[in-house]
Amino acid sequence: MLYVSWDPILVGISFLVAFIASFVALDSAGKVLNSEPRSALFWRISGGATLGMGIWSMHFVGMLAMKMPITMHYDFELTTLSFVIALLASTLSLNIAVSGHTLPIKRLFFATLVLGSGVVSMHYIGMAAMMSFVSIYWNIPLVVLSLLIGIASAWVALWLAFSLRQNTHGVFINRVFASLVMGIAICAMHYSGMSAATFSNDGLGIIVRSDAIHIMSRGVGEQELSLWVATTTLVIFGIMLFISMIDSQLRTARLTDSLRQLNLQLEKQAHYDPLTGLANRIQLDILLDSCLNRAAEEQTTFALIYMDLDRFKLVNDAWGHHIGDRLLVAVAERLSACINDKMSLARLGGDEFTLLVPQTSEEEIDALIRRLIATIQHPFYELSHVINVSLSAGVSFYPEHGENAHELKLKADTAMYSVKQEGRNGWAIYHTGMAQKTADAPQFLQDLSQALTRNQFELWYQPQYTAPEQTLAGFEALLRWRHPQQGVLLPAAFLPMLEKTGLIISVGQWVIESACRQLHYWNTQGFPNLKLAINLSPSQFEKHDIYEQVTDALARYHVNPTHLTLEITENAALKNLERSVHLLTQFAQLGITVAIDDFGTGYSNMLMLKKLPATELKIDKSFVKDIRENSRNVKIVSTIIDIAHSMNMRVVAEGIETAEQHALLTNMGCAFLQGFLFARPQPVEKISALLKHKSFALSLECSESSQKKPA
Ligand SMILES: Nc1nc2c(ncn2[C@@H]2O[C@H](COP(=O)(O)OP(=O)(O)OP(=O)(O)O)[C@@H](O)[C@H]2O)c(=O)[nH]1
Repeated sequence: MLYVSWDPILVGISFLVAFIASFVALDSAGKVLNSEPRSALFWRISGGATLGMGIWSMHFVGMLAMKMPITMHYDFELTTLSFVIALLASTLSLNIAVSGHTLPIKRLFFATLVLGSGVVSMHYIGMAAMMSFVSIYWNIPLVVLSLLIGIASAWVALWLAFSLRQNTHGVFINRVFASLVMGIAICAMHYSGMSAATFSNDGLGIIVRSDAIHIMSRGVGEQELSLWVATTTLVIFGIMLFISMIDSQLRTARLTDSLRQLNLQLEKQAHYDPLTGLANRIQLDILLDSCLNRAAEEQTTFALIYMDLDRFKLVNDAWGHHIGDRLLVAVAERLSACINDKMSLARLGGDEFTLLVPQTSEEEIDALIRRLIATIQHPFYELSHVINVSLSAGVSFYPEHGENAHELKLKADTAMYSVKQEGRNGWAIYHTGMAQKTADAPQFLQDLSQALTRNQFELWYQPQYTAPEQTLAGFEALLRWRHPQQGVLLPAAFLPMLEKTGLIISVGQWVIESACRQLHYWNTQGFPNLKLAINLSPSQFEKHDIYEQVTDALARYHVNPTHLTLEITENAALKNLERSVHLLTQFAQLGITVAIDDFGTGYSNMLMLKKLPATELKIDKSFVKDIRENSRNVKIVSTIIDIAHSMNMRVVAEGIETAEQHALLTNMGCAFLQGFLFARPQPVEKISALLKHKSFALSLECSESSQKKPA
């Protein structure tokens, strides 16, 4: 029997080679998801090939680490065959494992079979390539063990390659750890296989020395093999490193370009009405502010005109929304034709338009509005229907009726409202005797201010599912007001008023408390891992003690911070970036998930968002609503998802109502899905009952079926 010793440096190098090869393979697999089909193919093939070459190199470095008191040669053909087998098995199996958005057990099993049998064959063919006058005696249990380790390592390697494809938060560290595990597994297979062999020089007597020398002269010497292995390994790792660097640079350049384009697109979307192309409410506010500044500086007068079609609802009711839409476009065109390029026309929503007229006088406005009213009075011809509508308008002047945007808007609106009250189809300039628009507002406001003390607020819960597995991940808590007369109201009906009156602060605090209490309750009921997302309103987020409010509630109800998600809108987060970074970092350090809500509707500045420690991005439902194969929104959403992934953020899509939206968003790599398709928001009793029955199917009974829109 020959005494075998091991060179520790070469053993260490063999592990290093296995580790680097594993890392390159995981890194390449991670590039598959966000690449064009051709580059994805390149990453799949090169990642698999590098893994194969790495495993082969590791094997031979391991062989070289084994020292025996004889000279060792290796058969060239068998060595080459072992190389080809490692290459093919790794490339094929990685391709099988990482293509597709899911990895069913059958496919993982098949890929494992390919990689496992490839690696094991490579190993034993590699050992058979040893040419010396030694006999090898095999310890069968150890051989079997090495086979099992080979199969198990292949399973682990492929599962890791699939699981770590998403470039989510902390993926680099995960890949390093995973590569360590893979490196150890590959080495374990190799060294257990090696230890199954006992070498003996008892064959020396059988082989005539000259024959042996003849045989060995055909083989590759140890030195030569070292050179081959070292060169191959270095060249491959070098090439992969180089390509990965170039790819990263190209990706960065592409990302910057996509960011710029996306920002432009989102900004346009955020500031202009998609139906008519006119400025929207946000853009009007910007224009109004600059008009106010200029008028104050130059001491000039300007007018703000509010316009609303009369009885527009009848058009929708009689001919349908599509005709209503066409009419709105035609109205926008006619109004635009009456104005000059110094004026700004906007659509506030529905059938409401506004016009900003700088440096003007009452006479000019008089003439202008007459033209506007007259042009709308001409019949419209839409899809062979003749539609007659009229217009009501109200005007306020700066500085006569107000010195800020709010006052001017309120007064123009009041003037328009008073025209409506007096029979419509006309116009008026604001004056103090005009009736207030919302006659029932005081009662509503009074009800609202007492709603908290009367326990009329409720949290309803909408489930969120993981994609693509569709397992329940948690809930978003949504505010509802159970109004004594009007029934359950959605936030759209009362949130603006809560914000305006400042009541939102106490209601917001109640939301935080209730959410933590609910999480605690679910905990005690045996659901310790549910996550709950709550929305922080902009003014709540601005409160100096918001951090204490959240942490106090968490402590009071013994809630693990990792179970809480705070959703804030991008506008609120980016308003005071420095403070947001500080505050959100504090939350994130506690383990709370920070999510950016309604993404795409506000500033949409992804470069600024990158500075925030947010780990989730919630795409606004307006993008999801119109998402269809090859539609413009698909491009925008997939760019948002790619960019979010590159910023290590998970993407949550809300407002999913159709199977098509579901499939598209899953394929694009959204991590979580939420929407009517899965479940509507429901009161706590229903959620608790459902949790108890553990029956979260896709078709949860809907308790808000009468409501058309999620909130
Ligand atoms: N077609 C269409 N209709 C819309 C759109 N947005 C809102 N609406 C509808 O526009 C109508 C607006 O009605 P109102 O202005 O409140 O009422 P009206 O019927 O015009 O009556 P008065 O304003 O009191 O004269 C509502 O029925 C809305 O559902 C839209 O984008 N397209």
